[in-house]
Amino acid sequence: MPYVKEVFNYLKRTSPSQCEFYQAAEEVLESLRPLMQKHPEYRHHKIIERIVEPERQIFFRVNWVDDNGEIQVNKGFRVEFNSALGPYKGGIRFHPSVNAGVIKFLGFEQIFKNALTGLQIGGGKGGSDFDPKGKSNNEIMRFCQAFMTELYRHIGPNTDVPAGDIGVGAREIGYMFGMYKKLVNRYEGVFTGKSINWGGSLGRTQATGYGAVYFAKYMLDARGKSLEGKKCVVSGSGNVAIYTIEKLYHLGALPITCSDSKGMIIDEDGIDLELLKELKEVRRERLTEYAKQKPNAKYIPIEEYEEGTNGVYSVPCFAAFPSATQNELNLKDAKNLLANGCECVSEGANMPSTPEAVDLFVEEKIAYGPGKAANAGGVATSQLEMAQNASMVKWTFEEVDAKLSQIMKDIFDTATEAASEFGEPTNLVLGANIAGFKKVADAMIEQGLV
Ligand SMILES: NC(=O)C1=CN([C@@H]2O[C@H](COP(=O)(O)OP(=O)(O)OC[C@H]3O[C@@H](n4cnc5c(N)ncnc54)[C@H](OP(=O)(O)O)[C@@H]3O)[C@@H](O)[C@H]2O)C=CC1
Ligand SMILES: O=C(O)CCC(=O)C(=O)O
Repeated sequence: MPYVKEVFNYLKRTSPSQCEFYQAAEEVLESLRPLMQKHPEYRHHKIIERIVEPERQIFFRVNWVDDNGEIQVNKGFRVEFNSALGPYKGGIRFHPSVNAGVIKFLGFEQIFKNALTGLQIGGGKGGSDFDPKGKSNNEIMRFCQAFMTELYRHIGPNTDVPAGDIGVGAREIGYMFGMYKKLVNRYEGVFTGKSINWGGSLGRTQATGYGAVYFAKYMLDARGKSLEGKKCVVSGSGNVAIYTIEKLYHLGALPITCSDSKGMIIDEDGIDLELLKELKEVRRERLTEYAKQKPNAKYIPIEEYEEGTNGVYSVPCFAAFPSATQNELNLKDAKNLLANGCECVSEGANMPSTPEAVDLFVEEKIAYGPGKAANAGGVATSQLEMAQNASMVKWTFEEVDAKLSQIMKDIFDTATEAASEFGEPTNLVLGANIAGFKKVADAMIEQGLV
C-alpha cells in the first residue's frame, strides 16, 4: 500500500535526523497495512497523518550551577504526543544521548503502550541530555529544580503526568515534585513513581520488571511451557533489570546475567539480588564491584564482547529480558540467542531489538513480547498510582501486584486476539500495534477533528 510509504517519507522530510523515531514509526505503520485495508474510515479521517504528529512539543533551556560554581546549560524536552485516551502519560529520561528524536520515539511508543493497558492514559515522554553520572546529590537537586522551573507550567494531574525512566528514579521525582509544589502552591498527583512516604503506590518500583516477567509467563503458558528451573539472561542493572531478576526468582527461574554500559556479569549461581540492589540502588556503583564481592562471578568489559554483539545475548539461556536501552540487541545477537536455544524474549526496555532482530524473532515464531506490550506494567501501575491519589486511598502491595498481573494477562490476550484476526496468532508485534492503534484511532474519530 503506497499510502504508508508516503506518510513515512513525509516524516523523514519534515522531521530530519530522527532515526529512532523513524524506526518506531516504520514498525507501527508497517503493522497497520492490513488494518487500513479493512477500515477505510481511518484513512478518511487521516488518522495516520495525525497520529505521527505530536499534539505539542516543548523544547527548553535548563540553566543550573554545578558544585564548582560553573554555569551549566542543558536541553529539556517534553513531547505531548496524543491525548485521545487521557492525560499525556510517560516518563522523563536523563541521559546524554537524549535528543528530540529519542524523546519522540519514546513518546510515540507510549501512545500504543498506554492504549494497550486498557486504562485512560494518553502518550507523552520527556527528558534532558543532562548526565546524572558522577553528579553530587546537590547537583542532581539543582538540576531537577531548574528543569521544573519551565516544565511545571505544562503539566498537571489532569493534563500531563510524568514519571521516571533512564536516569530518573524516586530521588529525582522527589526533587522535581518539590519544585512543582512550590511553584503552583498545590499538593497534587502530578507525578507517578513518587516515594511511598508521600503519595507513591506500593508496587510501582517493581512494576515494569515484574510486568515483563508476567508477560513472558503468559506467552509461555499459552505454549505449555514455563520459566521454572530455566536459565535466563537479563541486560541492564537499573530499575527494570533489578525487578525482572526478582520476579524471575519468584517464578523459580535462574537469572544469570546483568549488565551496565561498561560491561556485564555472568553469575552461574544466579545473580545475587541483595548485592545488586545494594550496589545499584544504594551505593550507585558499577558492576565491577559485584565481581569483587562474588569471586565465582565473571565480569566481562564491553571491549571483550565478540565484535558487533552485546555479550549478554551470547550466554546460553531459555529466555532473555532486554532491560537496558534501545537497539541493544541486533541481528547477530538474535541469531546467537536462537542458536543457543532461546525460546522467549520479553522486552523490559523500550525498542531494545533492532528491526532485523524483531523480524527474526517473529519469523521463527518464538515467544516474543515487544516492549510496548511487555513493559506496559510500569505505566499501568502508574495509572493505579494516579487512581489512588485521586481517590485518596492506598492499596496494599498484594492488591497492586494482583492488578498488575491481570493487566499483563489482558494485554497478552488483546494482542493475541488482534494478531489472530489478521492470521498471525503468534505475531505480537502485529497484534500489539493493531490493538493499540485501533483504540486510539476510534477515540480520535469519536472526539472530532481537534
Ligand atoms: N522505569 C520504568 O518504569 C520503565 C522503563 N522502561 C525502559 O526500560 C529501560 C531501562 O530503564 P530503567 O531501568 O528505568 O533505567 P535505569 O536508569 O534504572 O537503568 C538503566 C540501565 O540500562 C543501562 N544503560 C543505559 N543506557 C545504556 C547504553 N546506551 N548502553 C548500555 N547500557 C545502558 C544502564 O547502565 P549505566 O548505568 O552504565 O548507564 C543501567 O544499567 C529503558 O529502555 C526504559 O525506557 C520501560 C517502561 C517503564
Ligand atoms: O510510568 C509512567 O508513566 C511511564 C513509564 C515509561 O516511561 C514507559 O512506559 O516507558
